[in-house]
Amino acid sequence: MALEPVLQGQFDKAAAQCLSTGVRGAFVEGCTYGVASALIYLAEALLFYVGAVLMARGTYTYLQMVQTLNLVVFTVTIGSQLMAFTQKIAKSVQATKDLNDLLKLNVDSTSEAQGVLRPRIEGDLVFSDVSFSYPSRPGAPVLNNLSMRIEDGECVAIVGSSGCGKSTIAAMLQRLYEPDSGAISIGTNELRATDVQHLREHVAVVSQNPNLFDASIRENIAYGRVGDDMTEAEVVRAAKAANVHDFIVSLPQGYDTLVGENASLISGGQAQRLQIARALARPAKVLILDECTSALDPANQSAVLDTIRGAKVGRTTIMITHKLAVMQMCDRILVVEDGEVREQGTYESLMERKGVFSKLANGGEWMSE
Ligand SMILES: Nc1ncnc2c1ncn2[C@@H]1O[C@H](COP(=O)(O)OP(=O)(O)OP(=O)(O)O)[C@@H](O)[C@H]1O
Repeated sequence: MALEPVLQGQFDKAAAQCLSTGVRGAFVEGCTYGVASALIYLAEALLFYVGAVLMARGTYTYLQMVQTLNLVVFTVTIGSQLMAFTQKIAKSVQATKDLNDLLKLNVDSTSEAQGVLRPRIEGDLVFSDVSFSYPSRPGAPVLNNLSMRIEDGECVAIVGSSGCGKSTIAAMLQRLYEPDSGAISIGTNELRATDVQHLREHVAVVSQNPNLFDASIRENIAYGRVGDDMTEAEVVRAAKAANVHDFIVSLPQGYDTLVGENASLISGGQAQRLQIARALARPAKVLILDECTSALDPANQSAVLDTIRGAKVGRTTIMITHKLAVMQMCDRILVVEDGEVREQGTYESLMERKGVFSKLANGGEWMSE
């Protein structure tokens, strides 16, 4: 409720801006229309006068005068009507220009355009001396000669204090950014040599925000499969694997139920399990779960964790999390600090070590539930 006055203020400001733009637009349109109409009547009056003078002098016949009058009035009328369209024409010109600019944009970034190999995405996932800083902050390195190996089929948690670079690691695995130095590979294949579409088909990401569309549950699950249509049986198989089939069939419209804008018609836990179903509908060997339980209550979290327990079998799974319960279900925990992996091991071994991990775990930054 404390946000209400702030939001109301923002709304009032936006509405006032709309009003003043609308009033100015209406004034210009009204003036244009007035001038255009006045021009027609002025032209008629002037022509009658000049025509009458010329007829009196015998220069024009009556027929010539009427012909000239019609011609001029017709031209002025068309011109004035076009003037009334000026605003719409200006808007269309700008819209066409914007559309052309959009069409001219490269579909792939320079780095995305590189890499043509479409190998099988399997094997150990290795970061070798990876350093990286965001292009907008070249002086602030996020990863600093970071090296780590995640074995094929292993489930690891990547943890660390807020802002240490966990989501950046996930972004680099999808080639949203390239390392400044060092290399990332899966099996024997370096990511930078891999076709970006192919890579993203095989690296599924479930994020904190339910990235679902305002469409049916079926369409949201099937969206995970690029290039071909999924059969009903495949959609159901993915939903069963994600533990969400029973919930779906309990709805009156089943798989045809619309999830609403921002998945507003279903709970956070159900939305996350649909995201996982979408991920499982793809041939993804690598599953990245980026804070996917952070916004959930304990009941929803436990349902999602049950789903993940099944989903991680046979996949290399990376969990980015602030929750101790999530860390505990992983085979290994990698602790990132100052852009490198500082500690790694099981939850128990790291707690016994009393290093960075145990300090963070006992420091209250992470949630136990
Ligand atoms: N697009 C970006 N441009 C510039 N800097 C960024 C960008 N995204 C993240 N950063 C910065 O990079 C650092 C690492 O961010 P990242 O999101 O990877 O951290 P994180 O460990 O996932 O944090 P959290 O636990 O809070 O989600 C932070 O200092 C952040 O401010």
